[in-house]
Amino acid sequence: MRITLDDVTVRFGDRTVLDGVSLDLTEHRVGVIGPNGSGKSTLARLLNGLVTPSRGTVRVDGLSTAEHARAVRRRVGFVFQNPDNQIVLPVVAEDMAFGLRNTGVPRKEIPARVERQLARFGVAGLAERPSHALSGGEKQLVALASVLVMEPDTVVFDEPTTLLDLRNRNLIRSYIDAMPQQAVVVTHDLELLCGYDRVLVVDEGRIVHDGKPLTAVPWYVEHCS
Ligand SMILES: Nc1ncnc2c1ncn2[C@@H]1O[C@H](COP(=O)(O)OP(=O)(O)OP(=O)(O)O)[C@@H](O)[C@H]1O
Repeated sequence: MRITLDDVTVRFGDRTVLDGVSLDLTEHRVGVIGPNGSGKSTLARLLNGLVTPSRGTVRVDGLSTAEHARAVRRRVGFVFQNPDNQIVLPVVAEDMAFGLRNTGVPRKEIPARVERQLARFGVAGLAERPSHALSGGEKQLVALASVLVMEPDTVVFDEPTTLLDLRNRNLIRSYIDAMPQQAVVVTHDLELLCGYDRVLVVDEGRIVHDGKPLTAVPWYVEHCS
């Protein structure tokens, strides 16, 4: 999957949150790091059309996110930082099945697919539970599962481990490391980025460093802490 940003600026009111960003993302594992409020989530949201540019274009395999939002969202899944933004239906399994219903997956295969994905995260027991009554970490795991069950070509993760205990954080880290799809991961958890192909450092709406984790992480620690 190739995601290209061509001179992208994002403004909210009179605030410029991303400023003239150009990128060509083809790598299997891309990390995005930077200080609070630097524009990381906004950059992540651009990649599947949740945010569209005020100027410039974002293309996913050649499709403009502004013009082809539905097609882009099928290709690029997005895991929200706050799982409450992700989970819409009152029962976990129903919520996960909801997205699959419009994707051409045969109806009778849906429950097994949902169960398999929950089992991968060790939470198959949550399938029939009310989603509003899950703990924060359980919600985060269900939110991850509900995006991954759709099998998008690329998954954008916005701080996927913030609510997780050490064991589940390691589980998700291993899962992301092993998954066959392209992943773009926004995180403050610098260890997640070990072995990534590329790490972007964002500061004040610009890409201030772009390299391998071995150079990007120390650069970030030195310049942004
Ligand atoms: N919808 C919006 N309307 C107005 N301002 C916004 C909106 N979304 C983001 N911002 C502002 O844009 C800036 C960048 O936000 P963004 O969420 O991209 O930062 P971030 O790098 O992900 O931060 P953090 O590490 O704290 O999650 C912030 O100052 C934020 O307040």
